[in-house]
Amino acid sequence: MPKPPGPPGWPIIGNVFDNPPSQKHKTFREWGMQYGPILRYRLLTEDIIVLNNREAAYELLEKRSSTTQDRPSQVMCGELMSWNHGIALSPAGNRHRTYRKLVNSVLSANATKSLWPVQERAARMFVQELFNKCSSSTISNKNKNTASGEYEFLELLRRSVGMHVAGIIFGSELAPEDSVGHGMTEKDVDDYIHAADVAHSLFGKALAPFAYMVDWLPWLKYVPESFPFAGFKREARHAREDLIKLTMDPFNKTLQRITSGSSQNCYVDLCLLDNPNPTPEVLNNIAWTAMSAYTGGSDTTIGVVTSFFLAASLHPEAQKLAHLELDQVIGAGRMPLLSDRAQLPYVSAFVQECLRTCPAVPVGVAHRAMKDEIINGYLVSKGSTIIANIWGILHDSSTYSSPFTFNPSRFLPSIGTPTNSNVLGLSEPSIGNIPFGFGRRICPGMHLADSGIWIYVACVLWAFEIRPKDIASSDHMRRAWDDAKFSEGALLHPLPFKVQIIPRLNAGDIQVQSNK
Ligand code: HEM
Repeated sequence: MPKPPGPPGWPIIGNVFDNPPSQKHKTFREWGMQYGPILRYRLLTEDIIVLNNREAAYELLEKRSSTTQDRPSQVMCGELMSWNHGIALSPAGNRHRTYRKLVNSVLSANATKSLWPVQERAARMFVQELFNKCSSSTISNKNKNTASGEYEFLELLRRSVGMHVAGIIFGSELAPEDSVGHGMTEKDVDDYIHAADVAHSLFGKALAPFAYMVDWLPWLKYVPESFPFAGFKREARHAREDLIKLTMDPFNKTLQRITSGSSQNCYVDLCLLDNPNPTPEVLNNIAWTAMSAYTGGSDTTIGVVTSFFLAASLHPEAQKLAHLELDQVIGAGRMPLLSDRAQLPYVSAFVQECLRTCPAVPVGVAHRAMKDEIINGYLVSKGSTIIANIWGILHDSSTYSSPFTFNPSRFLPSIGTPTNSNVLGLSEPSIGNIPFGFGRRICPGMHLADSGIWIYVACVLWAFEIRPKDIASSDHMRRAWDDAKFSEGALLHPLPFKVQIIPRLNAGDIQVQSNK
């Protein structure tokens, strides 16, 4: 049985020199056009299978998920730095099943509805902060459209999303700074956001295939730390200690708050409600899943909301349609709520198009075949790494017309006889869960991400018009979009850019609305 075709490699080392160091999603799509939707390349003895269309990804990673749900082993990142204890790199088996059960009980589509008020409050506060920042140097009056801001908003967004996701996991009502044993203070959360950023960037660096010599030669993990060439072991120890601190410190503070009788509507509290007499093992599982949810949920959400700002500024005609819909359905009297979604199909289509054109995790997280599989007449042998090129699948021209054009209308109900419609009656197939991965590894935070991103986008569009800084900067911004690249951590973030953020409503309206 032949293996899937792919770029020719060298004897022994295979395609080590072809392995794309960055922009993997684009190289994989180009290879897909040359070799077909299922292709293979080789790093030393390891087969890497890349899936470039939705049929192949569903067939191998959804339908046969019981045997493709494992993760490839990562010596540096998984074993030595201890990320195997988190959900994303945990090997298939009992521990992963237990983790998923815990997370799914709190983050299922239905259960996350109880967290909507927390997300709505976070989006309202973000709009208020954005307003204060963009207007602080320019206006003091309340006239429409006089306040304009031009600045890099990313810091504000990072803190807002960081606070919001940390709030959903550990509780959003913060303890006063001088209190001890009553949960997380604002400073604790700021420190946490910073520590998680550092841990995440080390994670990203170590996650790249064969990033460290020990990934090539696993026996090196046994060399003592004191050996002169064992710098990687000292690096791994520091990263491991930091990761354990990142996992246990906020969890212990949250436990102290709960023990002192104060409960909140958040992940840790809800897990403990479901497990009233937790064993140390259950506590440990809750701590590691909480850390995984924070690190999995913050940078991804930031990436998509950032690409929304860029898309809105580059596509004023699409933004205008969203404004029209918001004005007609919501009006100036109140901010959008998550319960308004069904009445705001264009805003929802805008969000879908941001997720399609700039999916936060463009090549997903690698799976591993646990037994030989045959797909479309090709052998995927046991132990192969399987990568779904999510970005490539969402830019497949046989599914999406003009895949590089930003066009939210493709997700509106079709008028007349569409050529490429689907069962939902949309002009083009919905992106479904594709940005969130496949099978038993599908992102457990997808419902939370979906509602979180939607409410940020809807509230920002309701309150502001977003424009490029000036005409000259449009070109730069288009490059920021086209060259959106992997940040460390295998996430897709647009390159830095600046926008003008212009309030559409009276300053007073925004103040009143966001304080509700
Ligand atoms: C735009 C937002 C997000 C995107 C695009 C995204 C995407 C993904 C993808 C592609 C995977 C890998 C799936 C696979 O292996 O097939 C994943 C896994 C994961 N995500 Fe997300 N995610 C997002 C937000 C979140 C949020 C909000 C959370 C938690 C609150 C979260 C927690 C996780 C965890 C824990 C995993 C590992 C699952 C496992 O290995 O079993 N993610 N995500």
